Amino acid sequence: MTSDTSTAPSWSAPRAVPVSILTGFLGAGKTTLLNRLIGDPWLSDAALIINEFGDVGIDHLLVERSADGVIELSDGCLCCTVRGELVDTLADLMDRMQTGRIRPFSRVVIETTGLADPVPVMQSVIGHPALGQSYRLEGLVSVVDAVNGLATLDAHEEARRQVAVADTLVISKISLAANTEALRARLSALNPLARVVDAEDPDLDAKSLFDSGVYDPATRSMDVTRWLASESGAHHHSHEGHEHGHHHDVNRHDSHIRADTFVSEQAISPETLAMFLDLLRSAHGPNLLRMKAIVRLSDDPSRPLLLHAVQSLMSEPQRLSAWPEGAEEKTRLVVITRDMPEGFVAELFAGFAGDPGIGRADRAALVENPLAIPGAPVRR
Ligand SMILES: Nc1nc2c(ncn2[C@@H]2O[C@H](COP(=O)(O)OP(=O)(O)OP(=O)(O)O)[C@@H](O)[C@H]2O)c(=O)[nH]1
Repeated sequence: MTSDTSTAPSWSAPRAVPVSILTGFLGAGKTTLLNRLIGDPWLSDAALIINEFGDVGIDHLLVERSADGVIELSDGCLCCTVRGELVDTLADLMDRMQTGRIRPFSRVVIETTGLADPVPVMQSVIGHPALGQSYRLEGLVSVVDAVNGLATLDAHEEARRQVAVADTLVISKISLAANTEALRARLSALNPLARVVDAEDPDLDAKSLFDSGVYDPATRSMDVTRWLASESGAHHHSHEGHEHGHHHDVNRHDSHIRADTFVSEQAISPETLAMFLDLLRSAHGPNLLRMKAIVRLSDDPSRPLLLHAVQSLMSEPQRLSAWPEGAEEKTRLVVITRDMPEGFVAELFAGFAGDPGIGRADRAALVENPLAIPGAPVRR
């Protein structure tokens, strides 16, 4: 593609709507942060675009905002399969606003999947000939987990990219970490220009977080400028003629990573759920990158349970007072694993969700197992 800089849209087209990108690795705390800021008047007329890695979206149900302000891009990763969908969504949003079919929005916030490489997402906004006139990139925010952050940065190129391109780095879960010095040093080495803020800081507001001025790749490190340049053509080429949004291109990230999603109408007992989680974590804890679930429990199916695990860290389960508006009252489980045998989680889940099969672990097999070790803890 050639570009004539004298006629190309400027990065800061005068009336272009600012687009902020919220990224960060799996479970870093993106949705938590967005939820905290969502009531901020500065975001009251923002359009939110939420992308999830997996067939079954959960995050959009959890962002506490009426459905009309939230657009979900699911069934694929924003930087791969649904990148075209993002461009279409942004174009469609602008068209609907200009023709008065939706109330005007003054900014857009995109929450990416935890595995997203933010560079192609940024390219969708700043590199697209038409969109570049209507939107401008303003504020790339990356959330880094104080507990798992260092290990994640060591293990995942996507995580390093998310840090390197950010204007602002938000360190989450500081209250759970022994210290953050080594992490801060690493972040500063990866991105010396980024501002670093604390997710748990009560004074953190949406404007100070997202309004960091027009994104200028020239002020980022050489690496970022190179990624932006190289991604510009590569994605157009590789996705030409493909159908978007049917499968996640997990191989693009890491051939060892897989995302499995499960849905079940069957309500399960709290004890059965506890056993499922124990078994999942004890068998494959370190390979469990991320688990998110909203569970229909048999003791009160109208009040679902929300579960989050990030690597070995399991958050306190949250019992919601009701199902999120518009959500089907079914259990949804998203599990992102590394090097997990194919079908392992599916079979385990099926066993516990009331669909046991030969050779599968299920509740009866564990509770009534004549070979069980006497005295071994069994929760009923
Ligand atoms: N204590 C504490 N917990 C946090 C913080 N941020 C997130 N969490 C917890 O970490 C878990 C993951 O948070 P999410 O906000 O769902 O993370 P995410 O980045 O949206 O996750 P993905 O959508 O899977 O990529 C949840 O259990 C949160 O409650 C924080 O600053 N402090």
